[in-house]
Amino acid sequence: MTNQLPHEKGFHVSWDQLHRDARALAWRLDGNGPADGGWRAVVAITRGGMAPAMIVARELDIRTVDTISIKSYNHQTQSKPQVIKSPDMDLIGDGTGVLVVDDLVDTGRTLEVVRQHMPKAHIATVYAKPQGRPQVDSFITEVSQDTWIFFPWDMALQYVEPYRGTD
Ligand SMILES: O=P(O)(O)OC[C@H]1O[C@H](OP(=O)(O)OP(=O)(O)O)[C@H](O)[C@@H]1O
Ligand SMILES: O=c1[nH]c(=O)c2nc[nH]c2[nH]1
Ligand SMILES: [Mg+2]
Repeated sequence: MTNQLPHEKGFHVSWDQLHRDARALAWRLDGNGPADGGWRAVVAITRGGMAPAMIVARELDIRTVDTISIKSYNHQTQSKPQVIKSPDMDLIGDGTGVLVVDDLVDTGRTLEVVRQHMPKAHIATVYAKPQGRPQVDSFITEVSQDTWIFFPWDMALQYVEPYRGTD
């Protein structure tokens, strides 16, 4: 069950918070692309990177958006990352001027695979855990390694008992 945490803590992110944090990431990246040409494409790491990548691409007015599909988790259990779909490598080249966006870096294993594919790309995540930080070039918020981040697409609004209970 996804709500029975092997992690000590949970960090629950609303759509509103994700939107703010992805925008903050875009603003941090603005103007930081290569001097000759700036950012020329965004690559979203599916699936979690798609919503942040859309927000970043919108803020930075980048119309060329591709995806790389890497699967490494089944719920909270990690396995060897597998590339299920690559981006158009004629477009990407060595990755210069390409912004790769994901929702978070945890162990960094997903991004290791991405770096092998696009060694010169700039890798940006909205959230980062300490173990994965060396793999990421830009991020917005760090959480501790024993925190599980819950994204808005994995949650729903539901009734919560009052703190003092009911009669
Ligand atoms: O740094 P790591 O330990 O490799 O973990 C981070 C990755 O794990 C999650 O993706 P997941 O494989 O669960 O697929 P999803 O994006 O389709 O949910 C998350 O979206 C990152 O892409
Ligand atoms: O939704 C998620 N939250 C996390 O903290 C995490 N770490 C790896 N993969 C993850 N997926
Ligand atoms: Mg992912």
